[in-house]
Amino acid sequence: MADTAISTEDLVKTYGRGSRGLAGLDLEVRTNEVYGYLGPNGAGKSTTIRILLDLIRPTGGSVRVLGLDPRTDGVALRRRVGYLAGDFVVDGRQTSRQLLAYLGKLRGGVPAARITGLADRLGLDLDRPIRGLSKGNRQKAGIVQAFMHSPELLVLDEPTSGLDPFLQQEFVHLVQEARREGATVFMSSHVMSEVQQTADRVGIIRDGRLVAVESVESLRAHALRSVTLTFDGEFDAAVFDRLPGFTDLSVTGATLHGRLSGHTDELLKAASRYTVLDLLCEEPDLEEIFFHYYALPEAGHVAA
Ligand SMILES: Nc1ncnc2c1ncn2[C@@H]1O[C@H](COP(=O)(O)OP(=O)(O)OP(=O)(O)O)[C@@H](O)[C@H]1O
Repeated sequence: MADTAISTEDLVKTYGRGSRGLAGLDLEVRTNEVYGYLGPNGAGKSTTIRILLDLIRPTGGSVRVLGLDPRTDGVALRRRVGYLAGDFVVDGRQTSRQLLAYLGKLRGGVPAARITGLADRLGLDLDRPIRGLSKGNRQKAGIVQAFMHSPELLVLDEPTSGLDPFLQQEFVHLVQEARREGATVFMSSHVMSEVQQTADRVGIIRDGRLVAVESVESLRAHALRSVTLTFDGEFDAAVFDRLPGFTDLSVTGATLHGRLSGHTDELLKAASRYTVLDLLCEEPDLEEIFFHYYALPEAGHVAA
């Protein structure tokens, strides 16, 4: 199995009148990872995804998906890829069951039990005409069609848009299962919690370029965590003020509050001089980190 599921090199997409979709995108998605593709509105996420599926053609640069060129190997790729468009639109008198059976045939056959199993998990009524479905229910049909043939690669554009939190959680389980079974998942999202729960790495795109690629683990490690220590009486705040990576200190009675980046070792050693009644160290919030990258004036770094 190849190490790379998706790669792009210097990918450029210019729409009419010089409107820039992508401005030299170098992307690498490893086989069997879940890659969260994040960025503000208009950054170029959907443009990237459409090029991967050969729904639009790039102005310049190269693309490989599962070792193939989407421009020439589209038919072969369609069976191996599960795709959910950001604007998944299907209409018509047919029911979801009929549509999914038809799409299943195109992809080489999908057992009916697989379709009903997925529909049950998402609470999709397969026997209602698609025309009358709400946006959320159409999105469920979109998720089922992307996952149903157990593809090697899932490419998902805003997959849970319009779904309630309960269904977002079920979607998280679907992604985790697909990954366990060996699939690679590339998904754009604005829902940080689902990225936090599923992604191995995230790429942050801004103005058509990647401004950061990092593992979720390392983002967490570098993120600021809010720490609250409660002591059994007086303590010397100056001891904590000197600690590297510990900032925004405030003291209320016997309670010390601050923000910590990096590991907790030095903070714990300093605290151990006193009797600690309580320690609260909050999980870093990825959302904060993303805002930090979005706010950067220039392109940041690409690591991991
Ligand atoms: N068909 C089009 N014609 C002209 N410009 C377009 C077209 N599609 C996208 N663009 C422009 O390309 C840029 C990238 O758009 P794209 O839809 O890829 O962003 P996105 O990151 O998916 O945003 P969102 O989060 O809003 O879906 C935007 O400036 C957008 O206006």
